[in-house]
Amino acid sequence: MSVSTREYRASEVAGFRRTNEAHGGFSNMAGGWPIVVEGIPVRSTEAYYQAMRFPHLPEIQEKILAETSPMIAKRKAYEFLDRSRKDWHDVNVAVMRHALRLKLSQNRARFLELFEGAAGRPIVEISTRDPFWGAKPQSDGTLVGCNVLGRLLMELRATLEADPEAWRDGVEAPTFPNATLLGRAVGFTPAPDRVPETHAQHQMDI
Ligand SMILES: Nc1nc(O)c(N)c(N[C@@H]2O[C@H](COP(=O)(O)O)[C@@H](O)[C@H]2O)n1
Repeated sequence: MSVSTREYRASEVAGFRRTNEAHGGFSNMAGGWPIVVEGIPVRSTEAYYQAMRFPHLPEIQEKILAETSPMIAKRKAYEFLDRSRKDWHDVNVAVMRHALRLKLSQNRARFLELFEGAAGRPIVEISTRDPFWGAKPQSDGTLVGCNVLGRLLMELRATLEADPEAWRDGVEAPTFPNATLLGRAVGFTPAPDRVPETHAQHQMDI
């Protein structure tokens, strides 16, 4: 994805700013969208994304994953920002893409409802502070920014429109290097109803 600036008409988008408003489930800050990666329960895509800054520091990943709120998980990661992997800005969009696929695959019915609620409209994270992941409201009624999170969500939607079975069985291994969570290399992640019996038992033991 080329990270270029986009302009949207605010009145025409499925925009999300707060998690408790319409389309708020698209936000990584929304609670109640857990995932499991390599048998490790992760409370939010935000926690997974932020943890992936530190594949070389599992003790920091552990602290991030221990936080119960996505926002606090981000704040915890920011305490160690200067120890982020050196290639973070080369891989962070790929990390987010992987996180969103996991969120969809493991919360499929509810995620499809979110897409239904946004049907036919551009999906935009509205942010007054962050024109990279979102787009900023302007006085002329437009939203301007790279909207990378919204565009990744639209990419997911387009793939599902072309192939409704996409990620039904699970999510392919990440394309970015050093995809390691608590010392476990992240590989193919099966959807919850496709987890082999032995793995399911392991997840319950954690
Ligand atoms: N601090 C903050 N508050 C919010 O309400 C937000 N929606 C965000 N943005 C989200 O933060 C993630 C990106 O983190 P980095 O800036 O790359 O560390 C991503 O989920 C954005 O949607 N931030």
